[in-house]
Amino acid sequence: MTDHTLTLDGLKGSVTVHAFDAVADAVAYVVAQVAGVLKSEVASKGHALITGAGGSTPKAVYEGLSGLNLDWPKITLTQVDERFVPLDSASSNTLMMATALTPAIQAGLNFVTLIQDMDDAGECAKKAESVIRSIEGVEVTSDKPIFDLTLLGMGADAHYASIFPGHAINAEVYDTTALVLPVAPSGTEAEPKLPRITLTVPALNRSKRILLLITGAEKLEVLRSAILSDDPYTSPIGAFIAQSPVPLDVVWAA
Ligand SMILES: O=C1O[C@H](COP(=O)(O)O)[C@@H](O)[C@H](O)[C@H]1O
Repeated sequence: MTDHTLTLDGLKGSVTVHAFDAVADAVAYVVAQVAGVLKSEVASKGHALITGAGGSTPKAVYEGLSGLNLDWPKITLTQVDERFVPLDSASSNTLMMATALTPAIQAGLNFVTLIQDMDDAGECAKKAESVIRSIEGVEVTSDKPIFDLTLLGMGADAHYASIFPGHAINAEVYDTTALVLPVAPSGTEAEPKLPRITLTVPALNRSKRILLLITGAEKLEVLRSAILSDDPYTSPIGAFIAQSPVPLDVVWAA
């Protein structure tokens, strides 16, 4: 497994990309990084809390983590974002993550879905926020990190979490006291077509470390262009990276 470091020139400095020849190598790198954080946080403070992306790319990471002999009862994993769909829907990030993480859940992993109410997306976001705020070790009254690590993904339209280009959520999600917000469907042909629930930027910024896992030549080019702009409406991931106070590593494989 060779990590060829790439440097992408961005609007505000450069972004380092850990580039691998094969997706399996990028996945193995991410699994090792996440496992290292989980072990050290459990050893130092007795528990760990991380958050992870949905979609298709991180599934192999969750499967890889799930095969490890970690102290799962001391670990909580929640979601970066979710489609507001029933938990048995093929579009459900919860279903994907819970399936990939089945052995870890059976061994005691506390997997916290953002779907905490199926009647109303706004209520669901509020309930998800309340659940996150009640997790062991989360200090609501300080600005200390909440998440020991965040695993982000990115769509080919430069969206991250459920923060999409051209969407009204961009006016709200950077400057809010909420940790979790509902995201309305765009109402046009543009994404998102489904209502969604997302962690906000202040919530993501309360991570000790962020890994952004992307695969394929197209997404690398999308990222290369996106980081030349910090306009959230045209360049969501570029805007996020430009404002990020958190050390962020991009991990990529063709
Ligand atoms: O809809 C989503 O898409 C992005 C990217 O997903 P991928 O299938 O291209 O890997 C993902 O990061 C996000 O969590 C998810 O809700």
